[in-house]
Amino acid sequence: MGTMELEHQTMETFLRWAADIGISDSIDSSRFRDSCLGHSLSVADFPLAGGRGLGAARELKKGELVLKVPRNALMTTESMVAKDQKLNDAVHLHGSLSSTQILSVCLLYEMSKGKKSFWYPYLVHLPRDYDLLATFGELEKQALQVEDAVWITEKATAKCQSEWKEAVTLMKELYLKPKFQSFQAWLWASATISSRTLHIPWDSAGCLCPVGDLFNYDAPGDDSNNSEGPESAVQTSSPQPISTTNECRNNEEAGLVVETQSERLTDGGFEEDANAYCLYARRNYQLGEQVLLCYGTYTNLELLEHYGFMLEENSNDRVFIPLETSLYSLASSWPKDSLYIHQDGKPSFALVSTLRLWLIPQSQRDKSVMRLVYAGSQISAKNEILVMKWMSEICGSVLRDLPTSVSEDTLLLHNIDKLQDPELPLEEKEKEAFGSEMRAFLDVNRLWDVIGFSGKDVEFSRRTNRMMIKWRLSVQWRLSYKRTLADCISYCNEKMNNLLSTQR
Ligand SMILES: C[S@@+](CC[C@H](N)C(=O)[O-])C[C@H]1O[C@@H](n2cnc3c(N)ncnc32)[C@H](O)[C@@H]1O
Repeated sequence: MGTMELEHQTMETFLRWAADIGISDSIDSSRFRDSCLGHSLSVADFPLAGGRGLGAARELKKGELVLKVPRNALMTTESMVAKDQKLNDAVHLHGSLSSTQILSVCLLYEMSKGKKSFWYPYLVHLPRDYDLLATFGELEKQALQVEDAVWITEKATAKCQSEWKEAVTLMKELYLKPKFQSFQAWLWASATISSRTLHIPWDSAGCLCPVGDLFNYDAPGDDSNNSEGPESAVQTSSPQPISTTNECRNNEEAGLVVETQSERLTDGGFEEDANAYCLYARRNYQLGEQVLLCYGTYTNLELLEHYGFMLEENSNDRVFIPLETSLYSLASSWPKDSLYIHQDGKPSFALVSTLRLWLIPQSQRDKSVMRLVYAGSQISAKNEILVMKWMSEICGSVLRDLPTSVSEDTLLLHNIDKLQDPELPLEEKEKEAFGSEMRAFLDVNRLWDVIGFSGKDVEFSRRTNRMMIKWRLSVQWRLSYKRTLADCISYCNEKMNNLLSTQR
């Protein structure tokens, strides 16, 4: 049997198992069903928006219940230890580990049981690989270029490493096979938890929610006035039967869940009365459209860190630029994280306000000036011109200090796409023009001999494919960062020119 058929068949088994334990996409779950889906939702592939996901099986109205997952189906530390005395005893001896560490150990322990695990039909459908920042190697990390982003990546890996070390004793006590005790396995478990858990009130680590974790992400706020129509479809494509082709695997491989997500999760939650996790449609959906869940408000870097993907258009994205210390100290009314540039290039309200104040001589910072600043108004045309000029210059200098330009990154992305697509042979000319980064990637993966021959079946190793996906994400992220800075420069220059012309 091919992998696609196998995947299809095990998916059916999984959905039948889910129905048996009471998971349902219909209010009437009592009638006999051989799948937990089909009434409101169905599993489908959405190549442009998250890969495997859930599509509307009929027209759905905003606020409708679309999925109910009873408490006993949820995978939590509590439910896992309740089924296993040995696990229960061992876990209780390790109270100093965090609830997320405990959940990771329980997940690995459950995985090690194989078919004997109660959740086996669910576990076989978890992604094998993830693209969260913590899993980035040196090349992918350096490809982010921006210092802050590199630092966050290092921090994420280091955190994972130290949490793993702390948990090793418990894993040893459980006699986990070496494979499940390894750092690789730990990375997998933490990425699973980070990108797939939902909030529950009784455990801050959250729960793994079979079927409920198949919803892909939609940024909050993007659904306010677009309850219908194709623009609202957030790049949905018509559903296709799920398969395990490479691109589908790749798409489903990122992610992580943070504890705060749940507070903002408006489209579902655990309900005591129903003793189940209940998920609702956050807007109207047409038949076949992908039904999305809002995990929270994330910048693209945060999405990469916790979920392993980013959104080309993300109204919550924020670009931070290095600012002088004297500016930060002046900005006591505005927290540091409020001084940023929106993805479309507009500097944040707090950033503009702070700069207005910072660029006015101290002797002139009287009450009337302060009133204007706090009201968010321009102090004077002269000051406003200085603000715009300063912003434009700093963005320019950040851009100049980065190793590659917007156009170089655009070309690199294009070349990575060509490399990933065996249908698109690379011309000799293009190979000769490869930049140093592409060359380094090809060197590390020993690919010079295999690329670019049309007709030749190029099969990259799994390791190469994994690295390429993460590397592409890094390039995509830094390109978006640079575009925002470039847009900020245009925005500021235009403002400045308008001000100059009215002054004349
Ligand atoms: C809770 S799972 C959703 C189901 C997942 N696609 C699967 O096949 O198991 C979260 C993961 O799905 C992917 N994902 C969700 N929304 C996405 C989106 N809008 N764009 C790209 N990937 C997305 C990311 O890999 C994320 O970590």
